[in-house]
Amino acid sequence: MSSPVSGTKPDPLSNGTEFRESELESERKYLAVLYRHLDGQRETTEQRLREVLGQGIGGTPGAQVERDASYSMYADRLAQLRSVDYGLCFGRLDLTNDDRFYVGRLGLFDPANDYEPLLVDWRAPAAQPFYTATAATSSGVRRRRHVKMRGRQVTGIDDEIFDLASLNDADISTLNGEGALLAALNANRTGTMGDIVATIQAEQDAVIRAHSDGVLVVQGGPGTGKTAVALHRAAFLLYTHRKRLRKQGVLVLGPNATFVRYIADVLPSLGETDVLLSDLGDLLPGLTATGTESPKVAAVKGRAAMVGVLAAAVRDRQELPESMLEVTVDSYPLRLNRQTCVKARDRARSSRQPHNLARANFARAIVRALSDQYARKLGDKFLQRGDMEDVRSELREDPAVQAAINNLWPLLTPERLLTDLFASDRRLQIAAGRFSAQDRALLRRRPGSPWTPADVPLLDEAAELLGQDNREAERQAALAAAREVEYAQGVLEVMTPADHADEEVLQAMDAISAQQLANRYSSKEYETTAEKAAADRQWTFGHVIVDEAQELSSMAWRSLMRRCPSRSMTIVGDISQRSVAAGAGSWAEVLRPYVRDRWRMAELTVNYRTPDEIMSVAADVLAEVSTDATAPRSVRSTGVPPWRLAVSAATLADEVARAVQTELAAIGEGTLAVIVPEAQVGALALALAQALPAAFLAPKGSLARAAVMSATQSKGLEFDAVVLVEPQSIVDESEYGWNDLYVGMTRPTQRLGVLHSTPLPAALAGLSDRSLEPA
Ligand SMILES: Nc1ncnc2c1ncn2[C@@H]1O[C@H](COP(=O)(O)OP(=O)(O)OP(=O)(O)O)[C@@H](O)[C@H]1O
Repeated sequence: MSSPVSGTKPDPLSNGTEFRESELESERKYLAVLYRHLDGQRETTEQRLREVLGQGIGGTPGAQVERDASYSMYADRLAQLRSVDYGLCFGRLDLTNDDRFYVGRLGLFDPANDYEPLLVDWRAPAAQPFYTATAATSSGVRRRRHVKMRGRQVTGIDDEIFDLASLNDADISTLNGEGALLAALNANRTGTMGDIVATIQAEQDAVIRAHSDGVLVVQGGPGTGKTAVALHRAAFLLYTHRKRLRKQGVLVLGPNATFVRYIADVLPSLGETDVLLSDLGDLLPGLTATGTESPKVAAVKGRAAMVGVLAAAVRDRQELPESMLEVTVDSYPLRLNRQTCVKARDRARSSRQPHNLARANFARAIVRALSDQYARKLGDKFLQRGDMEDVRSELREDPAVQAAINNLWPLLTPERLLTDLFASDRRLQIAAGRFSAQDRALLRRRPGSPWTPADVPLLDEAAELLGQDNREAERQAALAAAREVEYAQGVLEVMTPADHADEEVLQAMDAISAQQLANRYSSKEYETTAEKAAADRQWTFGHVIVDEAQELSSMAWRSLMRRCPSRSMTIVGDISQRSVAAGAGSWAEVLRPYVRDRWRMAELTVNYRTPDEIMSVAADVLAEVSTDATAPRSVRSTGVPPWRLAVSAATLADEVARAVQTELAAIGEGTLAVIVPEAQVGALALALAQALPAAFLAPKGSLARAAVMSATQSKGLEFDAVVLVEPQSIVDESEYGWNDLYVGMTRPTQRLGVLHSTPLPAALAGLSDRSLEPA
C-alpha cells in the first residue's frame, strides 16, 4: 500500500509497554487540565452573557451598540466552546529545540500563567507542521503525536518520529504514523460528513491554508477530500481573516439540498456556525426551487445566451399602443399617440436604469403629455403658475392614467417576467428568436408549476434587469418600525403605573425610551451575518466556496460571480464527474469571462474514500470518460474485490434485495446505497422499501441505513457499500452516462457489487464474477 503519510514503522521486537503506559497517563492528565480550562471558560462566558442579557435596558445608543456587540461576541464564543468538546485535542508536536505544544480544535490559554498557550488552534501558523512535517522536511519537528479520544477520555497515542537519530526503544513503542488516518478512513460512515481536522494531509493542508486572494481552483478525482478541504478552508479563512469575513460572510455552495444536509455538521464541529451553506435552488431569498425537469431543459436554461433572451423579454414588456390610446380623466378623453409613447420609452430606456426604476421616467413623460392636454381642455389660460404641478400630481394618482402606464410599462417581479415569458410562444419567439423552435419548446412552462434550480439564475438575472423599486418596501418598514415603537410605548406605560408616579423612584420610562425598547426587541439586532446574507439577494460575500463546481451552468456562474465582486473564491470540482450538458467543459472556459487567465489551480491526487480494488475498475470507466484523465491513487486497499452478478430482468428487484441484505451484513453498522438508472429509481425504491423496511425506512428525524438513488443524486456522497444496478442503462441514459457510472462506482468506502440483466459494458470486465463463487 502506498500512502502520503510519512513516518517510520514500529520495531516489532521492541517492548516499550511501560513507556507507552506512562505516556498515556501523562496525556490523560494533560487532557484533564485542558477540559478544566474549557469548562472554566464556558462558565465565565455564560456568566458574561447572562450579565449582558440582564443589563439594565436603555442607556445611550452608543452603550446599546456596545452591548449588542458584546452579546454576539459572547454568544459566538459560547457556541464555539460548546462545539469543541468532542476531540478537543488531537495532537502534540515535540520540536527539536525541546519545545512542545498541543494542537486542537481551538486555542486555550492559561490566564494564571501569563496566558501561556495550553492548546494551539489547528488553524494557527504554529500548528501547520502537524500537517506538513515529513521525514524529509520535518520543519523542526521531532515527534508528531496523534492523541485518540473517546468522549473526554484519551484512548491511545500514535507517534511519528522524524529525527530518526534520536529514536530510542521507548519511542518505538508509540510509533504508528498512519494509524490515525487509516482508522478514520476505515470507520463506518454515519450518513453525514465528519471533519478531518486530526488527519489533514500535506497536499490538502496546502490548499486549506492557501492565501485568499483571487480564484483558486481545486481539481481532484473522487474521494480526494475536495469537499472536506473546502469546508476546512472556510474555517481556516474565518480564523485568519475573522474581522473582515465576519462582516462580509462566507458562502459555501453545494450541488443540491441533500448534499448541503450531508455536509452541514462539519463547520459547526469546527466551531464555525456563521457560514451560509446553500445550494443553487435555495440561493434566492423567499424562494425554494423544488421543481425538477429534464437535463435537456436545464441545459437550455443554463446557456449564456439566456442573458440576451431575458434582456429582450424585458424590452418586450415596454410596450407601445398600436396607434392611439385613449385615457379618460374626469370624463375628458385624453389621447396618447404612438409617437408620444415612443419618445417616453426612449427617454426611459436612455436612463440606463433597470426596468422598474426607469418606469418613473416613462411615467413622468406620459403624465406630462396628458397633463398638457388636460390643461388645454380646462383652458390653460385660467391656470396660474404652480397649478400645472397640481394637475400633474392629480393625474399621476388617477386610476385611468395609472392603468395606462401599467399597460405600457408594467412593474414586474422576476417571477412574473419568467412566468409570462415561458407561458407564451409569442413572447418566446420575440425574446428567443435565435433559439431553435425545439429549444424554445423546451423553455415552455405551465404557470404555477414549481420553480427548478435552473430557473434560479434566470430569476436572479431578471431581478438585476428589473431592479427593485424599494420605496414601497421602505415605507412599509418605516410603518412597521413606528408600530413597534407604539407597542413599546404601551409596554412602558404598563410598567410605569400612574399611581406609583413617585419622582424619587426610577421608573422604566426614565431608563429607556420607547424607541430603544423597540430596537432592543427587534430580532434583527441579533441576526448573524449568515442570516442577513441569506435574506438579501444583493449581498456580496467576502469569500465564496463552490463545491461540485463542474455542474454549474453559465447562468449559474453569473449569479455566483455577482455575489463575489472581489473574486476571492475557492472553486472545487472534478471535470470528469460532470453530469450535465450545461456544466463545465474546462475550468479555463468557465472562468475566462470573469477573470481571464488570472486564476490558479491546485490538484488533489490521493483518494481517501474508494479502496484500491474498486478504484482500479473505476479507472477503466474513467478511460471511457476521457483518455486524458488520470484516476486518483487510492490510499488503502481492503482485500475485498468488487463483484458482478448477472440476473434476469424478472427477478432483478428480488436479487437486489438479496444483495442488499448480504452487503448490509458485511458492513455491520455502516450505510449502503443502491445506485440505479434514473428511470428505475421510483420502482426499485418502492420494491426495496417493501422488501426491507428496516433498512430503507427510517423513523422520523433519523437517517435510513440504505437508500435508492440515481448516480447523479449520489454525487458528493459516500456509503460503506454500494449495490449498482444495470450499469449499461446508466451509460445509455444520458450524454454524460460514463461520467455518471464513474461517479456511482466511486461512492463506496468498502464494498461494491454490480447487478445486471443486460450485458455489462466492457469497461467493467475487471469485476469478479460472483456467480462463479461457491455458494
Ligand atoms: N485527510 C483525511 N483524513 C481523514 N479522512 C479524509 C481525509 N481526506 C479525505 N477524507 C475522507 O475521505 C472521504 C472523501 O472526501 P470528500 O467527500 O471530501 O472527497 P471529494 O473529493 O469531495 O469526493 P467526490 O468528488 O467523490 O465527491 C470523506 O469521508 C472524507 O472525510
